[in-house]
Amino acid sequence: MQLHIAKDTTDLSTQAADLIVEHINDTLQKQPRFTLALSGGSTPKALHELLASAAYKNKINWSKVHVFWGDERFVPFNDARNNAKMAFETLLDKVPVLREHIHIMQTENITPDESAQAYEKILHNYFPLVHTHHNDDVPDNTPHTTFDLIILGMGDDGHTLSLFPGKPVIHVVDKWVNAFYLDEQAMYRVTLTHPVANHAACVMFLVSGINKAKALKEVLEGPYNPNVYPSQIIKPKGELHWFVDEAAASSLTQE
Ligand SMILES: O=C1O[C@H](COP(=O)(O)O)[C@@H](O)[C@H](O)[C@H]1O
Repeated sequence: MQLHIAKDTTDLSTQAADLIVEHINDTLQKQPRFTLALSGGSTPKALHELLASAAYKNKINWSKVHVFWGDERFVPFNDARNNAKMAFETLLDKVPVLREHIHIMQTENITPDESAQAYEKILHNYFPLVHTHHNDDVPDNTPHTTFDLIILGMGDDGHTLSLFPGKPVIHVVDKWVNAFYLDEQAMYRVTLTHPVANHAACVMFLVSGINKAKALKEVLEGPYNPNVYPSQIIKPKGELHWFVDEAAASSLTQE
């Protein structure tokens, strides 16, 4: 795990953008396409805007980037809370990514379960399954490798993706994508499950602000208890980077 401590959100976004550019370009030297999963919330907005800026836009071959989401709030696309809407407004409408390479989690004219199943099907077309069998001959649903990069946020309660504290979805392993009703926010959520995140080549967390300091300390330095701090369950096979600003890092002892 690599911890990158930045002065503020601007510095954090610059550090993350530089590593993202490097990672995309290195990967595209070895393979023809790059699969990227975006997060929602407010923290990635500055990163998106930077990647879409004149200074960064041409550093990435967007025609080879395939875009997905780690989770979605099950509200219509035009609702301000929709994670995909935010990404279009801050990034995807401004860079030459191909429309057919963008895979949103559907939230309209579909049930949450159907949306999760449809997304899982899309992922199965991109990422191969491990062909092992359990004793009862049911194919194992474990992914082999998944995304080239997943960008994640962390809420001040320690959630990431839509893996919220105390929710059974944290521990789901037999699905790649799961939908569930989040009582606290009175909305359905659709989310990648942890095995999908943990089979990514690279995961980058972006965390900023003093309101994240306590959860960040618990996640990085506290005892392992993903039921209380779900971000702890993200332990990818590949690289793991935490980009945190000084305010979020202020309670860490290892700062
Ligand atoms: O609800 C969500 O929150 C997390 C964290 O968001 P932030 O505003 O604190 O950055 C986000 O990563 C997730 O995608 C989103 O659905």
